[in-house]
Amino acid sequence: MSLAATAPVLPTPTPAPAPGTRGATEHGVSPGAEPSRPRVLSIAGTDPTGGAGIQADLKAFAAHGAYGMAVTTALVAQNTHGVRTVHVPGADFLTEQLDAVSDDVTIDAVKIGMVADEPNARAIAAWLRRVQPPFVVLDPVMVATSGHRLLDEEAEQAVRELVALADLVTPNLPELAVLVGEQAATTWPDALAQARRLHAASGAVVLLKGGHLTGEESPDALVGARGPDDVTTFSAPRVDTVHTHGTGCSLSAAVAALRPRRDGWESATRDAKTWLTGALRAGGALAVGTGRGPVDHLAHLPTLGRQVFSEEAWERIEGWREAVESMGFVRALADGSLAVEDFGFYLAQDAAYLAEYSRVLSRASQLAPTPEARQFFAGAAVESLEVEQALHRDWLGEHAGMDRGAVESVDPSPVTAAYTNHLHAASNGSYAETVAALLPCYWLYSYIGDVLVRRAGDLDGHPYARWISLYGDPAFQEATRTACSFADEAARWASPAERERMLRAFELSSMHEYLFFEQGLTRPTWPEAPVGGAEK
Ligand SMILES: Nc1ncnc2c1ncn2[C@@H]1O[C@H](COP(=O)(O)OP(=O)(O)O)[C@@H](O)[C@H]1O
Ligand SMILES: Cc1ncc(COP(=O)(O)O)c(N)n1
Repeated sequence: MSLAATAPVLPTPTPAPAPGTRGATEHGVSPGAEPSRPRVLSIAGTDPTGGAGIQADLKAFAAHGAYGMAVTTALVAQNTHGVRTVHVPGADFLTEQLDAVSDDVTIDAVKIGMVADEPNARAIAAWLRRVQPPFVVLDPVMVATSGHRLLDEEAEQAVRELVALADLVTPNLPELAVLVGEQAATTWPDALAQARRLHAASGAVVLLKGGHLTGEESPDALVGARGPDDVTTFSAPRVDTVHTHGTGCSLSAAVAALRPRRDGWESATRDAKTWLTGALRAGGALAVGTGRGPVDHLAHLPTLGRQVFSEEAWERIEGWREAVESMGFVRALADGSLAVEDFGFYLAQDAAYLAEYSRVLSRASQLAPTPEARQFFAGAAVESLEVEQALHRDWLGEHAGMDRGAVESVDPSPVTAAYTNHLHAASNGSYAETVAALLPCYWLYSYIGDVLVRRAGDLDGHPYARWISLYGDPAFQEATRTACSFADEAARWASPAERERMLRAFELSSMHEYLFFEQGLTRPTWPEAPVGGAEK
């Protein structure tokens, strides 16, 4: 069958809308300015279980940062096992929905899915000719993977005519066969040859989908994107899953959402395909339905909507928090009974710790994704060397007779070294892990500051008054809140595995904080090297 013979001649473009109607007065955008997101319309059927049709399209649009709109061709009672009933409200009502959108909203791209019947197909064709959206993607949905028809047989010809009005058509192998009026291809080269024939006959670029083939790969190919003989193949590993419900809908919707911001179909398809492979991998974990479940459209945003990182982290260290609060060192510091030598040991170790902590803060600044975070961590690195260490030096000079050189050459104890080694190890990972590891030093100190201020009461004449008020300083509390907000921001984009690494780094730093306080009373030293040569 020659499609050229059946393809309608493209009509002349409709004139621009009159002032006061669509496009002329869109809210919030000054004339000529780009809207913040592409406005993309799905014309398709429904899937109440949310895996295919309009519901899948809207999710795929949102996943790609587009503003989604939807016009319903058919209401479909279906689930992950298959289609039960189809109700078609009719072509007149379809046209009313389409006009309601296009009379008001500028449409940047359209994705057409299930058309259902011939009157619907004709109504969509007439609307496309009138409105002429800039990008039209047609997924020629005919039969659901469950085997149920989603398009009347008589409507096949009308869908062929829609192909000629589309810029991109995305058939699977059986749909391609119907569109060219041939037997379904069973090999990839045969399918490509059919796709070339469809492109030649219709003028539409063809995105051929290879999901119905078998083999290690699930290839797709763009045919005719840059010329009649141009074929670009996109390979992806075949995901071993039964949860492929709605993959075709989701792919075509993603391409439609991306296309207005890309210079061609190739870049939009490449990114959509990569995203879909991730969505397929994550589909099973959704646990939606007992049949062929949907893909996870939001697989790339795994932690959005989860508990705020700092809240979860704080809950995880409840045990360490309570232990720090009730430990002998902190109690003695609060009531002023702490021996000067114990506090001196602790402070000298703290100076050694701060020298390394400052290096890890610099590393966080280097890795930070925003200027604000870079500045915060760089400032904190300087502060911990200059300001805090100076306070340590003053106290140690006055009470322990240590000069600057002596403070700067303090050997880190095994406890101090274990803590700073942990921080350095975390800073060999991602920015998110580094910030999570740095956080307890801020947070537990300001927390203990509060506890100390409350417990010590009137600080007049208290031997550690200066230190206690330093821990409780509002500026320090503010810095803690800022560090928390950077950790939360980093966690928002972390994968589940990376978030778990962040939590672990936070937990370990909290444990090291406990041990660090404790060493004020235990004063751990490195063991002497065993004497060699002794007979066993
Ligand atoms: N098991 C799978 N692993 C990876 N990609 C797949 C898998 N099944 C389908 N796909 C991809 O999903 C998209 C839809 O393909 P296909 O199943 O051929 O279309 P439809 O859903 O319209 O029947 C294509 O990009 C295809 O390559
Ligand atoms: C409304 C609607 N549109 C399209 C499909 C095809 O999806 P699949 O082939 O994955 O079943 C569907 N099942 N329902």
